[in-house]
Amino acid sequence: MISLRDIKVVFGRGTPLQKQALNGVNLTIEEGSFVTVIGSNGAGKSTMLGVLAGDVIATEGQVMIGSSDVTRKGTAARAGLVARVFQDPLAGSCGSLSIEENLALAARRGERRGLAAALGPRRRELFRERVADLGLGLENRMSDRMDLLSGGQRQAVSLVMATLAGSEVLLLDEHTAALDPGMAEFIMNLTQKIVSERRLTTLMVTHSMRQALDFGHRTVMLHGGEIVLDVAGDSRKNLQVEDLIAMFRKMRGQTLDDDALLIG
Ligand SMILES: Nc1ncnc2c1ncn2[C@@H]1O[C@H](COP(=O)(O)OP(=O)(O)OP(=O)(O)O)[C@@H](O)[C@H]1O
Repeated sequence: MISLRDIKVVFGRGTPLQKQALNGVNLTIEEGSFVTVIGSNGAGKSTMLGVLAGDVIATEGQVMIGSSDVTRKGTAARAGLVARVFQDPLAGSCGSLSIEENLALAARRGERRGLAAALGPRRRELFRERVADLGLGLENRMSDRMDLLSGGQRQAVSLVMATLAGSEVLLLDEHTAALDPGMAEFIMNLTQKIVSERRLTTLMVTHSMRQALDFGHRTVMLHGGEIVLDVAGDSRKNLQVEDLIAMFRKMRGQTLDDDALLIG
């Protein structure tokens, strides 16, 4: 379970550039639940993921992952526990290392968390199998540098890395935004498979209203650093993409030029 209690984040405190990015966010996510996160530019979505990943320390409030209070702990303390896939496919892995070396790094994080026995001596074989399962033919390119892969191939390997690290929490920050529609669909299906097989507690930030409603169990909308919509179950099932767009319009107090961009 994840819990954010009354989280406030102020950047550049006491400077002319001071910005309150989160203003009292309360969110509890059950283990294995998949939450989609939407909101306009600057709403605080990435900051919220940063607070969970530990690269943004909350100015006020409490962050719990499982029974651990991680409020004042940084990224290193979350390594392995929290996996993150970014919009920039190179951000979540090391471009100058091979596919296999990146997988080994992720596995090492898993080993630190006591998952060594699960890998054992057949680790190379296991890496190859996991990569072959993707169906992208990358098992024949295990020694290729990550920065030689296409964006979609890198995102797929990043998702495999999350499984090897034995992460309990998966944070996805617009991870399909830079991909063509076919590859975006492939990555979303892979995401769905990994999340349900491993029962990962997942937060996915997206600008696609279609993705926000089609995937996961619950949708949260941020605006001005606050949660302004939190829907699950039947009330979410009854929501249409058009309803979400209407909410965006109302909050921005202006018309959107291109609804197609939001439908996604
Ligand atoms: N490191 C930082 N220093 C100062 N201000 C920041 C920093 N990071 C974010 N902000 C500000 O905090 C607010 C929230 O930013 P955040 O990146 O969380 O928004 P977002 O909802 O993810 O937006 P987008 O959809 O554009 O990615 C914005 O006004 C942003 O300019």
